[in-house]
This record gives sequence, structure tokens and C-alpha cells, in this order.
Amino acid sequence: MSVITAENLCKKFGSFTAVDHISFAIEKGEIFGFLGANGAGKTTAMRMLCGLSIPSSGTGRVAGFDIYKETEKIKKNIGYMSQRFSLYEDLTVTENIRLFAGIYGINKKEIAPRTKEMLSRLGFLNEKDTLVKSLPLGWKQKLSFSVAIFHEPKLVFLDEPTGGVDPAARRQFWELIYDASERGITVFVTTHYMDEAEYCNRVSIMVDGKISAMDSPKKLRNLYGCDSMNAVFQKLARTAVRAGD
Ligand SMILES: Nc1ncnc2c1ncn2[C@@H]1O[C@H](COP(=O)(O)OP(=O)(O)OP(=O)(O)O)[C@@H](O)[C@H]1O
Repeated sequence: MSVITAENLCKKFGSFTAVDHISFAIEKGEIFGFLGANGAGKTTAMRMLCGLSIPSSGTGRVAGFDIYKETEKIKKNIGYMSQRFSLYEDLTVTENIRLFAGIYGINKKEIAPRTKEMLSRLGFLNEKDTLVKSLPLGWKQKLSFSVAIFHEPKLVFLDEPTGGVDPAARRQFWELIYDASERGITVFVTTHYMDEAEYCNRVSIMVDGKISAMDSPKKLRNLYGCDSMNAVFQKLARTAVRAGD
């Protein structure tokens, strides 16, 4: 069953086509990497899928809902973690969880046990009363991801979730992604880090608003005769004419 489908999706800003006829179907539990150089159109595409921006043309369904007509339902059924994740720095770990659980409308009785379970899974039980601002960046990212899926959405959108941390911290973060995927949560992730691209079940590479390649990392490496996703990416991104901002 596809959790996300896009069919010839386009977004124009005036005469400029930011997203140019993109199509894909993403299955339940799949980890889909959405790659592209700066300015390729990733954020614009993701905003349409999240119900935050109305497409210029094309069709799409997310979590069973239409991206034109059912944007409010989409918002309720997805998790979203942005580059500048949305945690409140001046609240403690527990206060942040409670706040987001409230926003997502989780039953009051369920919040405390679920919070405990999540903190123990993260190994954060000793930090439950720590202010978020004093946590290391890698911990904030893990907490932010866990908060984004606290309501067990069908899918989660991650926009460059591991910016600024080293490969070891990224690997740890990815253990959480694998956990979520095993529980059936579909993961749609944008990244600039090619070690992360290798962790995805499937990736697409966007160049100048179009998807120029889409397959598993292994198949793409074979197809382009490259020994890494980084080499595949460089080969395709080199063909871009659009300047990034
Ligand atoms: N509201 C807007 N009005 C006009 N042009 C826009 C608007 N939003 C995005 N663009 C343009 O669309 C193109 C794609 O931008 P987008 O942010 O989607 O790229 P991206 O792949 O997410 O890049 P990055 O990795 O830098 O976030 C860029 O050239 C950008 O300048």
C-alpha cells in the first residue's frame, strides 16, 4: 500500500518552475531519501506533500488524503521535523514532550507512560528535567525526532534532520529511524549527507526541479558505475544549470 503518491506534481512561482513534474509512490515502512543540491526543489516538494503549499498542477495523496482538498487531515496524520527543529530551548525535556503531546491531541492518561517509555528508549531518563538548551545537538535531534512521532503517525517528514553532527551521531540517529520504520512508520527524509543516503531503502535525486534518478542506493551505484552514493550524486548534480541559493 502506498503511503505517499505523487503524479506529475509541479509548483511554479510566477514563470519559474521550482518543482517540475515529479512522480513517485512510497510504500508503508519505507525509508525514502529525497536528495538534491541546494535549490533543487526539495523543500518546495515536501511542503506540498505536507499540505503546506498548494501545487500548481499534478496530483498527490499522503496518508490516504488528497494534497489539495484534505490538507488539515494530512497535517494530523503526519509527523514533521524541520532543520531548525521545533523544540523549546527554555523548557525541560519532559515539558517539551508534554507540550507536543498536547498539540497532537494525545489522551492525557497516555502521556506519562508513553513519555517514560520514550525516554527509556532514548536513554534519557536521567535528563528528563534538563533544559533542552543544555543538551548536546545530537541529543536534541533524537528528542526532536521522537517528539515528531510521539503520536505514532503513518509517516514522518524529516528535513535535513542531522545537520551539524558527525557520522557517529548520525548513525545513532538512524537507529531511531530504523526502529520507526520497523513499527510501520514511513520515513521521507531530505539530506545532504551521502552516508545517510546509503542508509535509505530508496532514494531519489532531484536536479533543477526534476527527479533525475530514483532507486535503491545499490542499484543506483551499479547503474552509474560508482562505488558510493556520493559519486552518483556528484555525477548527477553536475548536470544542474540552476544555481543554488
Ligand atoms: N516562495 C517562493 N517564491 C519564489 N521562488 C521560490 C519560493 N520558494 C522557493 N523558491 C525557489 O525555488 C527553488 C527551489 O527551492 P527549494 O527551497 O525547494 O530548494 P531545496 O532543494 O529545498 O534547497 P535547499 O537544500 O537549499 O533547502 C529555488 O530556486 C528557490 O529560490
